Amino acid sequence: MITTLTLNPAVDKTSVVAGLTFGGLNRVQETMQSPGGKGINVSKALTRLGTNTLVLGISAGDTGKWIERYLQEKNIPYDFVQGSGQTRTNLKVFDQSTETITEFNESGSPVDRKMIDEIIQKARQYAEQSEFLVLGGSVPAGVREDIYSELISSLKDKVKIVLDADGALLAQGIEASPCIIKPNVYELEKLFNRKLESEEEILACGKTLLRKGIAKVVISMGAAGSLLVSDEGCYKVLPVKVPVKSTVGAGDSMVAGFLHGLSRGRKVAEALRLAAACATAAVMTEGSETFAVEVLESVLPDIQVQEV
Ligand SMILES: Nc1ncnc2c1ncn2[C@@H]1O[C@H](COP(=O)(O)OP(=O)(O)OP(=O)(O)O)[C@@H](O)[C@H]1O
Ligand SMILES: O=P(O)(O)OC[C@@]1(O)O[C@H](CO)[C@@H](O)[C@@H]1O
Repeated sequence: MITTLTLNPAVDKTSVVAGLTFGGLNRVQETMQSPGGKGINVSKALTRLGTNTLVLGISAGDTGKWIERYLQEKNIPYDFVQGSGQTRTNLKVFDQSTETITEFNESGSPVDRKMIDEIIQKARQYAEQSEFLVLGGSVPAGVREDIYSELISSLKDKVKIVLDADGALLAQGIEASPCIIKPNVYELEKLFNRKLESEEEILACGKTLLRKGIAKVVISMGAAGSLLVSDEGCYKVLPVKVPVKSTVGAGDSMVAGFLHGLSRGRKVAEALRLAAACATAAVMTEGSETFAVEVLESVLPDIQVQEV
């Protein structure tokens, strides 16, 4: 089983506009709603791939209940701590003319230490039955920036930990040596506090992270593809040009594909190929809904992985 933890889930509301006008009226052509937050997206994609998963997190108010109903309908098991206020709503605006997404992520209702202790308890409870524990996304107000580092330190002997976070959460988490991380280039630049202009520079950063005890660093580069720096070699995935419907959650689908591959005993290069195929299929899917298996199968032959 692969367990995911989302401390700051969201209802992702995607609005489609023909062309985004700043400071003016935008007529929305279509609106979609889907449960989001990085861990939840990973679990949605894993379920699509046929891998058992469990969603942990904090759910609050009517929006939290809406997410719970969705997970029930999709037969995705979950065990949430009940928070106060409302689970946040994140607005994503897709501009058809440029095929780009503009995101407005709320901060999430504050959470107190008691809720965090409860969630740590749950993570500990499920760790031993899990092959991987995915820690993903931002944290709501009231949660300390060393939360992931705390979780990694206390659970990494029981379960392989995957971290997908940003800023201080990522920086501090890395110090506790998770097994796998999946930064995008922007997150890597923030981590190393400099612009990364070339593949060589990105690979060098990945190798620095490997020396800190991380076994696998999956680096997503948006339309430019992805890189893997790992204890089993370094690989790159060549970019694939596809019609873009939404890039939201592409990185989460990538994590799901990679873990699904590893959990089925695939070599890292093959797991990376599956990861990139899942991400590509996600990009071709509207809103932050996960990909359809037929789309995944149709893109898989186009994914090329090269050793670097
Ligand atoms: N415009 C695009 N065209 C083709 N593939 C894309 C595009 N954007 C993303 N991808 C695919 O999705 C993968 C992950 O994308 P990205 O680097 O944007 O992840 P991310 O920033 O973690 O996303 P998120 O946090 O929204 O999940 C890329 O490595 C690539 O395979
Ligand atoms: O605000 P965070 O927690 O950093 O990111 C949250 C989020 O943007 O990430 C997912 C895509 O990866 C979305 O489902 C969700 O809205």
